[in-house]
Amino acid sequence: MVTWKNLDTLESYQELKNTARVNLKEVMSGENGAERVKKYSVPMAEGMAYNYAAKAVDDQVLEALAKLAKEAQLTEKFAALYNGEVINTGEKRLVLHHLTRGQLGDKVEADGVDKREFYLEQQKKVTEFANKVHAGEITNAAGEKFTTVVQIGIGGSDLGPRAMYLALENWAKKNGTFKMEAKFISNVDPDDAAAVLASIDVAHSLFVLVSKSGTTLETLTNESFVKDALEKAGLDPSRHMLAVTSETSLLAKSDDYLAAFFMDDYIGGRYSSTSPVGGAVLSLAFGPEVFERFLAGAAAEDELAKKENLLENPAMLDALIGVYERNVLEMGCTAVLPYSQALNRFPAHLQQADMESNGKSVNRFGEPVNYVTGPVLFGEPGTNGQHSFYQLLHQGTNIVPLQFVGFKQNQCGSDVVIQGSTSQQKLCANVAAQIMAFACGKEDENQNKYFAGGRPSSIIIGEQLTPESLGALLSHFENKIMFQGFTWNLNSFDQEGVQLGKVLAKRVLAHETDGALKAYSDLLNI
Ligand SMILES: O=P(O)(O)OC[C@H]1O[C@](O)(CO)[C@@H](O)[C@@H]1O
Repeated sequence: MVTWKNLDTLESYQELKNTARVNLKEVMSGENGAERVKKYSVPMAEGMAYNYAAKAVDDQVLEALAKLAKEAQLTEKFAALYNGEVINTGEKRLVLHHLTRGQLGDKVEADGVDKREFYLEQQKKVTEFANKVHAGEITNAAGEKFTTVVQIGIGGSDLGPRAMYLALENWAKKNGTFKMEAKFISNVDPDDAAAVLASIDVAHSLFVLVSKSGTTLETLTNESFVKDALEKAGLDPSRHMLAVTSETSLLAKSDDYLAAFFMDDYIGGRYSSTSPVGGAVLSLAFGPEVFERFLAGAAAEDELAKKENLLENPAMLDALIGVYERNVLEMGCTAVLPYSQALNRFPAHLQQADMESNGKSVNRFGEPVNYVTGPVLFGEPGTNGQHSFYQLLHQGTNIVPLQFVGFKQNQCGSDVVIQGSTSQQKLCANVAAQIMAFACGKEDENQNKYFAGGRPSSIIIGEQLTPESLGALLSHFENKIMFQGFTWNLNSFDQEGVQLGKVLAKRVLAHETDGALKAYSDLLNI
């Protein structure tokens, strides 16, 4: 039996607040620092590791965090979630995205079916469909093979799948599994759809309409935009479009699609990359086997999230260090900085995953909380970010905890030695240098050139970004967000904060406005 309590009512939280602050600059200097780098590391799945040597923690803080994990019943709450309790209290729903990639606990029955079986059945349908498209058994009306897949969706129906596609595009090309180019249309800005349509051969394109609710204004508008383009090209839209939606949505009942694949209300949009929301586009683009490898990586990392020992559970540890930084050290932001160009859109996906989940001021019972919750999250790949916002990270007045991600090998295999090192070595050298520069800073009489240091970071290090390690990385962050939500006593699985803007936009379009909203409408010529 789990009990849901606010963070500030937990004894271990008070204890954590009373622990001595760690002087990061001191502990990371000299041989001490070298020891920490070896010691403060937790294995992740797929040979990766979460290294937290450069976080402002020591054994006392870690002990206090372990007590907090226990008192907040994080392991039990995770078990309650994957065993099918109603964790999404706001919407009275189960939270089952883990089941799309494995069975972590009991059989979960809902809506009269075994949910793992349901997700497997949908994945099988996607696999069969993708195989037929690749084999030329499903073709356009002229009997020609489809060469391009275009996902139409927004938020969770876009960001995760898009980030995952970009993460594996070059890997798939290098490894001979690249089947179809994928494009994405998300914004209701007509220039988005127009630019994608202008860049493809519509006659040989399949469009995957993805909307769990089937009601999202942007997605339905873009669907019409695409249908219109297909009709103008003399093509029958129903031969070119498939749908990924929930069985209860209106889209599921339509005959306008070549095929329909289902998720359900128990898979939040931002947690849907491992459902057909990501599965359809990724299986079409890279082949179902690659998608299955991605799922296997996520499942292996999920298993680690079940571990009770905080020091063996990378997602829980990452989550609690984040809570310590947010609530005790009072740091308001966090940056995710992958030193991997393929993870270009990964921070954008995490922005939604994290901020839509934990950007809340009321607890899971709808009562205001008296402490800060989810941080502002942003990020860019390194080294690009170094030539952009790192100035503020090094010398600004805010201390922003950082999460680096790096790989020993690149994906494409091609590299060049310039001035004694490869590009990959230069990339890795930069991330190591940054960690130390942030932690230890630099003395200088000239204050303009002085670096205070004491800026905490962690790094996830992997061998190479592959389908498996990508799955593990995704699972790590999803579970981190979940554990933070549990610790803050939030419902991380609804998103009421996005509703008001939608309602007001509808009013503007219906010309039902007055006051300042009308004035803005007039200014924008609506
Ligand atoms: O898949 P749907 O139902 O179109 O929703 C898209 C996105 O819109 C949101 O509901 C926010 O408006 C997200 O949570 C979701 O990922």
